[in-house]
Amino acid sequence: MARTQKNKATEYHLGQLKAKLAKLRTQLLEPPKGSSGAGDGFEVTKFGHGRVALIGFPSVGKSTLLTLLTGTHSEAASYEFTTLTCIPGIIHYNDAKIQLLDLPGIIEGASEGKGRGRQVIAVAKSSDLVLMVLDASKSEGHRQILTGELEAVGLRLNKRPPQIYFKKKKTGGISFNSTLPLTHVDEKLCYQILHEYKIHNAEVLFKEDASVDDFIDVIEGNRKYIKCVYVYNKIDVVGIDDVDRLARQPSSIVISCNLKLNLDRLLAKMWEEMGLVRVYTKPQGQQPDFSEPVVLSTDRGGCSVEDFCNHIHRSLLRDVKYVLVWGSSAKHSPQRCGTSHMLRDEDVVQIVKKKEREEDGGRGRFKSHTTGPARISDREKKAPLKT
Ligand SMILES: Nc1nc2c(ncn2[C@@H]2O[C@H](COP(=O)(O)OP(=O)(O)OP(=O)(O)O)[C@@H](O)[C@H]2O)c(=O)[nH]1
Repeated sequence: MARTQKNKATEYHLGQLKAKLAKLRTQLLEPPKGSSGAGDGFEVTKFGHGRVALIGFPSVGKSTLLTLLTGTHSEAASYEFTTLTCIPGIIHYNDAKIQLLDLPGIIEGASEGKGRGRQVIAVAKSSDLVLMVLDASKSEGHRQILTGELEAVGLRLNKRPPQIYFKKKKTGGISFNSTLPLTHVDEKLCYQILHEYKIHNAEVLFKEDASVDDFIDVIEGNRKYIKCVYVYNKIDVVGIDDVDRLARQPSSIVISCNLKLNLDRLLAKMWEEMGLVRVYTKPQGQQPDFSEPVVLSTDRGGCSVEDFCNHIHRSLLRDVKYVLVWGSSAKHSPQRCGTSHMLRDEDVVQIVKKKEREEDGGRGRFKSHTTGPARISDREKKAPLKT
């Protein structure tokens, strides 16, 4: 591909090569049958409200950062490759628990299976946020190399999935449509790429002016779109101008583990990027329970009242009549909302349940009542109340 000139005439050929390459990469990275792809020492159980992975070259200070943020000891030393497996720690922040994983440093060529790269990447794929730890005193190129390695294995950092509808069919050939003029791909190129994947019947609809790579991503269907914060560590050893320049880059935070500089900003940034939402419950006639929030995630599952109810107990939703919401998502306090209402961070919710269903009591009259999560679980254990 590097030897091929890029022009209109070679466009189809290049597109085909890209598809071939993507196909081979997928084969290369397929975990052996019967394993999750993580391997020895890497299979850490998910814990808490979100998972954050530390990715970086050796000796950039990942272990030092884990120890500082979580209190968990991870071996840190001035020589490379001190961390050889995945070491988990827990960050307690804003009443939520966030799992932080220290991973071995990855090196160039990790995507081709060099070093422990493959396992590290498998863990990174399972996380909600990647912290790419970089050494502020080293070359800027490190960020590109790491991003390249992660891209090569199907991780897309700070991107959203392409707006392309793609569905394989059994018959009917390929139907190709777009809702706007396309400048990077055309029908013929898409046909060729689909042909490369031996797909002869499918429906394709471009809803944005996507590139060939985007289209291949959609066909492969196994890409992972993860948010990433670039953490420049060791700012104590570089000049103020460099610090200023690095800090102004998008999604970047500058820190120093040695001097404990800017760690609070890093935590705030992590919180913001993870899109976690704390919702406090309020039993009727009582003060809200501010000791333990229900933590929802905008990425994982969403933050509607429905998600909130499902989080407490999956059978709760059918009993909900309406909810009262206090907080920034409410137009007035309290606002009476339905289950599709979207909750925001630090909202307080009171659930008002429907009258008991007919089959629960049968003969009597039933009062509508409210309940908090504690009472729901108590009720679950008991037989339905008869009045
Ligand atoms: N000057 C300076 N040195 C630091 C800072 N943070 C960490 N270091 C040093 O960098 C070295 C490497 O730190 P580690 O935490 O072991 O790095 P790592 O990324 O976990 O390394 P591997 O386990 O090899 O992947 C240690 O000698 C630390 O003392 C910092 O903010 N400033």
